[in-house]
Amino acid sequence: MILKAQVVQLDRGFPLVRLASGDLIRCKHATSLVKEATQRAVIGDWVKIETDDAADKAQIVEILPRQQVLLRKDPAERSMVQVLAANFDTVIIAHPLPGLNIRRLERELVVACDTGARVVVALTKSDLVESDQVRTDAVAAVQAVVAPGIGVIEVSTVNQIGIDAVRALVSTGTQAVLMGRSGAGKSSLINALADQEVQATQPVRAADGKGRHTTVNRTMVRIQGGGEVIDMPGVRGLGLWDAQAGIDAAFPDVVEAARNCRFRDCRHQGDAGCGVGAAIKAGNITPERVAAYVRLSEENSQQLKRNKEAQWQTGAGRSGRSRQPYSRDVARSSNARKNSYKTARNSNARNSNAQ
Ligand SMILES: Nc1nc2c(ncn2[C@@H]2O[C@H](COP(=O)(O)OP(=O)(O)OP(=O)(O)O)[C@@H](O)[C@H]2O)c(=O)[nH]1
Ligand SMILES: [Zn+2]
Repeated sequence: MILKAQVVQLDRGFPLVRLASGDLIRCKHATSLVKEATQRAVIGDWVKIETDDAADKAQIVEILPRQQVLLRKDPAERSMVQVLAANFDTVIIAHPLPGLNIRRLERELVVACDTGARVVVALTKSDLVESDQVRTDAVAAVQAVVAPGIGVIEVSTVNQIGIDAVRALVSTGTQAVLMGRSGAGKSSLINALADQEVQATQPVRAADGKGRHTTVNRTMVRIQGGGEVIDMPGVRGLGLWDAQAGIDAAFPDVVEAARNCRFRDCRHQGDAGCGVGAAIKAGNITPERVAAYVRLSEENSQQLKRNKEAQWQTGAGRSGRSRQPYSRDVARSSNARKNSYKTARNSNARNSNAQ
């Protein structure tokens, strides 16, 4: 029987999926998915599974097109994308208020904005800030890099600050992904949201699943009085992957000012007739912000260039066929497999265990 289900937990290699009935089933990937295309379902993916009473696991036979994807460059590969999560309404960036790292936050914002989902920043461990002055300065520094429309919430799981505000973002029936580096306070926040009752999704007993200890990499957790949050282990590297749309969304003021540049290929670095330079002079944008925009855009285009080179090396670019092994579209819609079967090999999610 073929059923539709959502991936709610990823252990090593064996996704746990939830059926419409609420039942959980441990799955493996159908050979047709992994043989040549190395397609892997990620947390949040909607999939079609084939159940077979005789087999100990159900099989994922198709990964349905992804609506939102959280992407980064695969840290272990020169030209490969890694999908961290799919299909969510909100991205919550957990960033510690003590030890604030603005460069890192800018990057997190770009990656989050690139998903197209609503983005919110949760400034965690607010109780650890040593003085009100430090807090005021830190929050001001954050506000300076956050685009209009992106909420910023101070959170402390120790003082129970901001928990309800975060909960309100994840209303019933919606799903959010919580990203942030290791130790940012993600698990603590999820526990607070779940009010101690973290409903760790337990598998229906599969024949070989009994008593085995697996490292849980990604889990969807139901929060009290609300929807669900995807808890992910901290990601260290956040290399950009085809993220110009995310950069533009994170820096709308720079994009707006750039409309006034005399030349379309203006680099906004002291070029003649630069609208961005004019906006800095007028005090409308800080030079730091423009520098961040330029730096991230440059990184992104370098990566795109590498992807193109890799594409040519594999012959994809020369074949004239519509092979797009490095396109984000393939990551977005694994159905692209149907059109370019082998080529999805390098572009789809691997099981993102690397941190
Ligand atoms: N004082 C204080 N400590 C906190 C708060 N939130 C988390 N911590 C502590 O920070 C440390 C890391 O918190 P975690 O919730 O495990 O962080 P994480 O982001 O889930 O880390 P990874 O699982 O490695 O990705 C733990 O020692 C927590 O007790 C907070 O609001 N206040
Ligand atoms: Zn310019």
